[in-house]
Amino acid sequence: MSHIHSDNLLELRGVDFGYGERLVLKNLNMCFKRGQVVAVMGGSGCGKTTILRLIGGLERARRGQVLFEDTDIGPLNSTELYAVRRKMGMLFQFGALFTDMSVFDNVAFALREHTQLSESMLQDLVLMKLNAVGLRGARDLMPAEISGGMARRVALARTIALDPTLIMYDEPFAGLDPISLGITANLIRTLNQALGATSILVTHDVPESFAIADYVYFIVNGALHAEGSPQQLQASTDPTVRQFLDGETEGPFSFHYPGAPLAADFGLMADTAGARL
Ligand SMILES: Nc1ncnc2c1ncn2[C@@H]1O[C@H](COP(=O)(O)OP(=O)(O)OP(=O)(O)O)[C@@H](O)[C@H]1O
Repeated sequence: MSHIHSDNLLELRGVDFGYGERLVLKNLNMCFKRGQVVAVMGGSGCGKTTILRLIGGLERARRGQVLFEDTDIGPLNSTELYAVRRKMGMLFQFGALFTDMSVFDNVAFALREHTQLSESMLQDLVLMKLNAVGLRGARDLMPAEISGGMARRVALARTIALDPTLIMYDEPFAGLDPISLGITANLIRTLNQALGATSILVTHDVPESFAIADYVYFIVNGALHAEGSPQQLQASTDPTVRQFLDGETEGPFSFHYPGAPLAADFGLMADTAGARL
């Protein structure tokens, strides 16, 4: 058993991970302090979701350790993983609800699956969770009858149903209108506090995550590029960090997936240009 600092709920130590030949995460060292909201940011495809999959034990590190409360997630068998995962809540990207179940039953699902609670206790707990996301009154509605922002909040209530110690959010703001986005961001902060949990927020939404995060990791191509409080990153002069924060299209970050130059695809490279133009 490896010991992690008592301030931390979770640590990644020297983690490498790849799909096939391709290394997707490189030598990641990250600490997630108890009680904090930590944002993991970076461009599309840089490996953010993969980090969550490693923490949840859905993938195993090729090198290094993922330590959750002193337990190394990597070597766990499926029974042990199941026990650890009970302490983790995961709100998946576009976290879909069961469309044939009411709002109430969607939230009750995990409780019915994982506990032996009586129906009346279950009822109280579900209503408490729905109340926490402001949707107690919507308990009998079906997913098709609620807005996208409300659905996201139901998914949130479902994620916290088992009082997780760690809550992971994969792009929780994707596709939300500005009002729902603000509500969701506030909820993430409030719920973290109310549950005494630690939250990981995977996102590329700068203003919302900077408003609620205590600490930010900035990943570029699967490696840690910068880290610090939102204020520290906001003051960064690093060109890649600046490009990301300021939303510039030109800069060290490539907008294009690597490929042949545009001119080559259009048959306009220097060696052929003379003949064609
Ligand atoms: N099952 C898989 N098999 C092979 N490659 C994969 C697989 N899943 C992801 N990848 C690749 O791994 C890299 C990291 O993916 P990941 O989903 O972690 O990125 P991300 O930062 O979360 O991106 P986004 O913000 O677009 O969701 C990407 O280049 C992706 O193409």
